[in-house]
Amino acid sequence: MATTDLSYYDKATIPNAKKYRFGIVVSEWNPEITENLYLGAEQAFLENGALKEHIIRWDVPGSFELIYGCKKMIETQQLDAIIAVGNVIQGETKHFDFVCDGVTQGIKDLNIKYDVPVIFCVLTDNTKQQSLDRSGGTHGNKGVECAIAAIKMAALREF
Ligand SMILES: Nc1c(NC[C@H](O)[C@H](O)[C@H](O)CO)[nH]c(=O)[nH]c1=O
Ligand SMILES: CC(=O)[C@@H](O)COP(=O)(O)O
Repeated sequence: MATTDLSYYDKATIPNAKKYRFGIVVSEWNPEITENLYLGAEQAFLENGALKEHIIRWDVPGSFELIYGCKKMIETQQLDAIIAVGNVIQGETKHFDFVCDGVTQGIKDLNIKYDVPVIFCVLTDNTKQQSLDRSGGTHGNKGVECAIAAIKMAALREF
Protein backbone atom coordinates (compact mmCIF):
# COMPACT_ATOMS: atom_id res chain seq x y z
CA MET A 1 0.00 0.00 0.00
CA ALA A 2 1.55 3.27 -1.09
CA THR A 3 1.97 6.19 1.28
CA THR A 4 -1.21 8.22 1.56
CA ASP A 5 -0.76 11.79 2.91
CA LEU A 6 2.57 12.62 4.52
CA SER A 7 1.35 16.14 5.33
CA TYR A 8 -1.55 15.15 7.54
CA TYR A 9 -1.37 15.62 11.30
CA ASP A 10 -3.73 16.54 14.14
CA LYS A 11 -2.50 19.98 15.29
CA ALA A 12 -4.23 19.53 18.62
CA THR A 13 -1.83 16.72 19.47
CA ILE A 14 1.41 18.59 18.69
CA PRO A 15 3.36 20.35 21.47
CA ASN A 16 3.97 24.06 20.97
CA ALA A 17 7.46 24.40 19.46
CA LYS A 18 8.20 27.97 20.61
CA LYS A 19 10.90 26.98 23.11
CA TYR A 20 12.74 24.58 20.81
CA ARG A 21 15.70 25.19 18.49
CA PHE A 22 15.82 23.13 15.29
CA GLY A 23 18.44 22.37 12.66
CA ILE A 24 17.75 21.34 9.08
CA VAL A 25 20.63 19.95 6.99
CA VAL A 26 19.72 19.94 3.28
CA SER A 27 21.37 17.93 0.48
CA GLU A 28 22.01 19.87 -2.75
CA TRP A 29 21.40 16.80 -4.95
CA ASN A 30 17.93 16.97 -6.63
CA PRO A 31 17.32 20.51 -5.31
CA GLU A 32 13.84 20.77 -6.81
CA ILE A 33 12.89 17.98 -4.42
CA THR A 34 14.96 18.88 -1.36
CA GLU A 35 13.92 22.54 -1.47
CA ASN A 36 10.25 21.52 -1.32
CA LEU A 37 11.01 19.14 1.55
CA TYR A 38 12.78 21.99 3.39
CA LEU A 39 9.91 24.42 2.79
CA GLY A 40 7.38 21.86 4.03
CA ALA A 41 9.39 21.32 7.21
CA GLU A 42 9.93 25.04 7.81
CA GLN A 43 6.22 25.78 7.32
CA ALA A 44 5.21 23.02 9.71
CA PHE A 45 7.65 24.28 12.34
CA LEU A 46 6.29 27.84 12.06
CA GLU A 47 2.66 26.67 12.08
CA ASN A 48 3.34 24.96 15.40
CA GLY A 49 4.93 27.92 17.12
CA ALA A 50 8.61 27.64 16.30
CA LEU A 51 10.47 30.94 15.87
CA LYS A 52 12.09 31.51 12.46
CA GLU A 53 15.32 32.53 14.17
CA HIS A 54 15.36 29.17 15.95
CA ILE A 55 15.48 27.23 12.66
CA ILE A 56 19.08 26.82 11.46
CA ARG A 57 19.72 25.62 7.91
CA TRP A 58 22.97 24.15 6.59
CA ASP A 59 23.49 22.78 3.06
CA VAL A 60 25.69 19.79 2.11
CA PRO A 61 26.65 18.44 -1.36
CA GLY A 62 24.75 15.13 -1.26
CA SER A 63 22.76 12.83 0.96
CA PHE A 64 25.87 10.94 2.04
CA GLU A 65 27.24 14.21 3.50
CA LEU A 66 24.13 14.59 5.64
CA ILE A 67 25.85 12.39 8.21
CA TYR A 68 28.83 14.70 8.75
CA GLY A 69 26.70 17.82 8.44
CA CYS A 70 24.33 16.65 11.17
CA LYS A 71 27.25 15.51 13.35
CA LYS A 72 28.91 18.94 13.07
CA MET A 73 25.62 20.71 13.74
CA ILE A 74 25.06 18.66 16.89
CA GLU A 75 28.60 19.39 18.11
CA THR A 76 28.53 23.15 17.47
CA GLN A 77 24.92 24.26 17.90
CA GLN A 78 22.58 24.02 20.90
CA LEU A 79 19.65 22.24 19.23
CA ASP A 80 16.65 20.21 20.36
CA ALA A 81 16.26 18.23 17.14
CA ILE A 82 17.67 18.07 13.61
CA ILE A 83 16.13 17.04 10.29
CA ALA A 84 18.36 15.47 7.61
CA VAL A 85 16.82 16.31 4.20
CA GLY A 86 17.83 14.42 1.07
CA ASN A 87 16.57 12.72 -2.07
CA VAL A 88 18.22 9.67 -3.59
CA ILE A 89 16.86 8.44 -6.92
CA GLN A 90 17.77 5.07 -8.46
CA GLY A 91 20.22 5.41 -11.35
CA GLU A 92 21.82 2.75 -13.56
CA THR A 93 24.10 1.23 -10.95
CA LYS A 94 24.17 -0.07 -7.38
CA HIS A 95 25.35 3.34 -6.12
CA PHE A 96 21.78 4.08 -5.03
CA ASP A 97 21.87 1.12 -2.66
CA PHE A 98 25.15 2.14 -1.06
CA VAL A 99 24.18 5.80 -0.64
CA CYS A 100 20.79 4.91 0.85
CA ASP A 101 22.20 2.30 3.20
CA GLY A 102 25.12 4.49 4.20
CA VAL A 103 22.93 7.47 5.05
CA THR A 104 20.45 5.29 6.90
CA GLN A 105 23.12 3.66 9.04
CA GLY A 106 24.97 6.94 9.57
CA ILE A 107 21.92 8.80 10.80
CA LYS A 108 20.97 5.84 12.97
CA ASP A 109 24.45 5.99 14.51
CA LEU A 110 24.08 9.71 15.27
CA ASN A 111 20.84 8.99 17.15
CA ILE A 112 22.73 6.44 19.24
CA LYS A 113 25.90 8.48 19.85
CA TYR A 114 24.39 11.89 20.61
CA ASP A 115 21.46 13.22 22.66
CA VAL A 116 19.91 15.19 19.81
CA PRO A 117 17.23 13.43 17.73
CA VAL A 118 18.12 13.33 14.03
CA ILE A 119 15.03 12.83 11.87
CA PHE A 120 15.37 10.84 8.63
CA CYS A 121 13.88 13.00 5.87
CA VAL A 122 15.58 11.25 2.96
CA LEU A 123 13.37 10.18 0.05
CA THR A 124 14.81 7.01 -1.47
CA ASP A 125 12.82 6.55 -4.66
CA ASN A 126 12.79 4.45 -7.80
CA THR A 127 11.73 7.39 -9.98
CA LYS A 128 11.69 11.19 -9.90
CA GLN A 129 7.89 11.08 -10.06
CA GLN A 130 7.81 9.18 -6.78
CA SER A 131 9.96 11.93 -5.26
CA LEU A 132 7.73 14.68 -6.67
CA ASP A 133 4.66 12.91 -5.27
CA ARG A 134 6.19 12.87 -1.75
CA SER A 135 7.62 16.41 -1.66
CA GLY A 136 4.41 18.38 -2.03
CA GLY A 137 2.58 16.25 -4.58
CA THR A 138 -0.13 13.59 -4.46
CA HIS A 139 1.27 11.96 -1.31
CA GLY A 140 1.86 15.18 0.59
CA ASN A 141 5.20 16.44 1.84
CA LYS A 142 7.59 14.30 3.88
CA GLY A 143 9.17 17.51 5.16
CA VAL A 144 5.95 18.21 7.05
CA GLU A 145 5.90 14.70 8.50
CA CYS A 146 9.51 15.05 9.64
CA ALA A 147 9.01 18.48 11.24
CA ILE A 148 6.17 17.03 13.30
CA ALA A 149 8.41 14.12 14.28
CA ALA A 150 11.15 16.62 15.25
CA ILE A 151 8.78 18.57 17.51
CA LYS A 152 7.55 15.38 19.20
CA MET A 153 11.10 14.11 19.72
CA ALA A 154 12.26 17.49 21.08
CA ALA A 155 9.47 17.19 23.67
CA LEU A 156 10.39 13.59 24.48
CA ARG A 157 14.05 14.61 24.88
CA GLU A 158 13.09 16.77 27.88
CA PHE A 159 12.25 13.77 30.05
N1 LIG B 1 22.99 10.00 -6.71
C1 LIG B 1 22.66 10.77 -5.61
C2 LIG B 1 23.62 11.22 -4.71
N2 LIG B 1 24.93 10.91 -4.88
C3 LIG B 1 25.99 11.67 -4.22
C4 LIG B 1 26.29 11.18 -2.79
O1 LIG B 1 25.24 11.52 -1.89
C5 LIG B 1 27.59 11.82 -2.29
O2 LIG B 1 27.42 13.22 -2.30
C6 LIG B 1 28.77 11.45 -3.16
O3 LIG B 1 28.84 10.03 -3.25
C7 LIG B 1 30.07 12.01 -2.58
O4 LIG B 1 30.27 11.53 -1.27
N3 LIG B 1 23.27 11.96 -3.64
C8 LIG B 1 21.94 12.28 -3.42
O5 LIG B 1 21.63 12.96 -2.44
N4 LIG B 1 20.98 11.84 -4.30
C9 LIG B 1 21.30 11.08 -5.38
O6 LIG B 1 20.38 10.68 -6.16
C1 LIG C 1 22.13 7.31 -6.26
C2 LIG C 1 23.15 7.77 -7.23
O1 LIG C 1 24.27 8.10 -6.87
C3 LIG C 1 22.78 7.63 -8.67
O2 LIG C 1 21.91 8.67 -9.01
C4 LIG C 1 24.01 7.68 -9.57
O3 LIG C 1 23.55 7.30 -10.83
P1 LIG C 1 24.19 5.99 -11.55
O4 LIG C 1 23.86 4.79 -10.66
O5 LIG C 1 23.49 5.91 -12.89
O6 LIG C 1 25.67 6.23 -11.65
